[in-house]
Amino acid sequence: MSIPMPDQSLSRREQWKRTTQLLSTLLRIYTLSWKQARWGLIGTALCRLLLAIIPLIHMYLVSRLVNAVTEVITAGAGLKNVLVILAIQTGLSIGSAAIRSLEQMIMAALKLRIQAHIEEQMAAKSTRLPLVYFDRPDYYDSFHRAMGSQHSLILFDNSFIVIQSALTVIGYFAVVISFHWLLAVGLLLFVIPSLLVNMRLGEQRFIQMLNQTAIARRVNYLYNLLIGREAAKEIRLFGLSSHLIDQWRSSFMLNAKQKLKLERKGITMNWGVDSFNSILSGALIVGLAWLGTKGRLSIGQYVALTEAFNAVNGQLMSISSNLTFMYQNVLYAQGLFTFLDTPEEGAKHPSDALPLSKPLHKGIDIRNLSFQYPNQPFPTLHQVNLHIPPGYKIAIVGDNGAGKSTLAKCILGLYSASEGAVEYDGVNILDLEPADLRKRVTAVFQDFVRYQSTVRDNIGFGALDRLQDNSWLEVAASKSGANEIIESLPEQFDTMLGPMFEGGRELSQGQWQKIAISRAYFRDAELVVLDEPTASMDPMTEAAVFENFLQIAEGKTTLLISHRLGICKAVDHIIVMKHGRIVEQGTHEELLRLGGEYEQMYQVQSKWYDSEIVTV
Ligand SMILES: Nc1ncnc2c1ncn2[C@@H]1O[C@H](COP(=O)(O)OP(=O)(O)OP(=O)(O)O)[C@@H](O)[C@H]1O
Repeated sequence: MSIPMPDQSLSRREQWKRTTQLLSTLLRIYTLSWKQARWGLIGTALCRLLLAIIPLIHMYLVSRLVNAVTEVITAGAGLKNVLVILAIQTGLSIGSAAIRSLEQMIMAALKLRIQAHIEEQMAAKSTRLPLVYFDRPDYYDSFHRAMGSQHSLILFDNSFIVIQSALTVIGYFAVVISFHWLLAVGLLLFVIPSLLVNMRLGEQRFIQMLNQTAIARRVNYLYNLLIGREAAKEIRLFGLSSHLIDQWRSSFMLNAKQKLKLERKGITMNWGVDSFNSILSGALIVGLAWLGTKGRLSIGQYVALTEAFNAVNGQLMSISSNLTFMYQNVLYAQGLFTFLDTPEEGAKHPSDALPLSKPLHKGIDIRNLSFQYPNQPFPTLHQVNLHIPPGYKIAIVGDNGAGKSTLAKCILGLYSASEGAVEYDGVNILDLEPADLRKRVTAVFQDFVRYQSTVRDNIGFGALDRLQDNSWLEVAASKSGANEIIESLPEQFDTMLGPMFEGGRELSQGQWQKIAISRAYFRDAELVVLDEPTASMDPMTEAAVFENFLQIAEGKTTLLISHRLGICKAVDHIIVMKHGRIVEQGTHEELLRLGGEYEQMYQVQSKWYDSEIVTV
């Protein structure tokens, strides 16, 4: 996920490579813009072409006007010519303003369209990337850079300005060169220092952005923590506000100081360039006066050329600043494209995927499965082997951090094995079409999502094709016990949940959990994974949910992760995990007889409840 860094110490060959990389990025930006908004681009290009010609006509008119006024004053000619030229000039100004407005309107629409396209691409890309990316800091750095680079794709505006200004300048040059070639060379000198200085600055800003990404993310994280809901309770309870604000300020200032240093450097360098240009401008005017003394200029021509110099100066500055902007943005766009090009490992093309029999015949096999998180020094799962026959109910128990959830996520195909394999009916999970697999599995995780949306969405997201089917929604809700909550809500399935939007009803943790379980049931999948689904429920509800769960899980393959061992009596098989390995397995009675880890855990829990834990 790294972006090529601009570096002055590159060899010729490397510099050439970098230049071609920049050009291909530029080409990609244009291609993308063309595909998204070709008519808008054509319209803008036409407007810019007209705007490029208008200053030249204006220059010609100024020259004619000054000569006509001179004739009125010196030879007593009538005002007719003067008035006609003035009328044309006024018309030209009105026309030029109208073209500019039209171009702005088209541009506003174009920008929105391209912005929408890029944001959609980024969101879609994030959802396609393997889950493991979300455990990698470099993914967040890359995403952060890409987010900051979204506007870098709107370059066509600047390209058009450059072309428009270049056309105007070429026109002026053609006129100026006919008086003296030195004047044209002088004009050209306006642009070179400014271009070099600003491209260098653009490069340095870009490198700074790359280097500051990690701290900028920390600044955002701390700020969102301070203003968000997630930490609001604890910030107040533990009095964390000043401490977190101090942390935020010091990170913010670290980046701000570096930015300020670079800005100061930029301002000073640009002051130098401006001074050079002022001197050059004076020298050119002297050159014009000299031509006048040689009788090679009329007054009208002198006035028009002086005006042309100022105009050309402005146009060249505009070319320089737009080229600089484009250069800097092409560098930034590389960040965006790097993110969009991130390989989607494990994603199978439907035509390469193997089919999955329905229902499963042999079940699920986990063979020598090891898994290591990218930010962990050691594997979390070691050489796990397990056979899950179809329709079996398996409970996974073990200490905190034993690897239970990780194993479940590997079985669901959310994480790919570092070694070994997960097989569905003998087919490696990596050879299945991900969408096909998803239809066959469902899960409730410990950190389930509370969608700030309607009850319908919160349950219906489990199977979008049945989102509007109230009878299915009712069945799913009654299986988790969420039906009673929903009946008490003002608009039942269409009630907004959560406090973030107007009219939203907040639920308790346990009520949210029931809604999440309904969502998992709503999918009607063959494999159901429940990762501590009842942690926030009261004991009565928990018993009822388990009872329901076992009923509806009849015939389905079920993986249940729970610290409450009472449920284990009712499952077909229990596996006990420790330090990422399966250390014991068997039925409840077998494991009690074994007198190992399971028996110890069970004794500890039995003491707490002083009797049977759960009655199912
Ligand atoms: N996203 C992650 N990135 C890096 N390491 C992780 C991640 N999730 C879990 N781990 C590590 O993997 C180990 C196993 O975690 P896992 O969540 O699978 O355990 P668990 O048995 O489900 O624990 P618990 O009972 O507390 O839910 C832990 O030591 C944890 O530090």
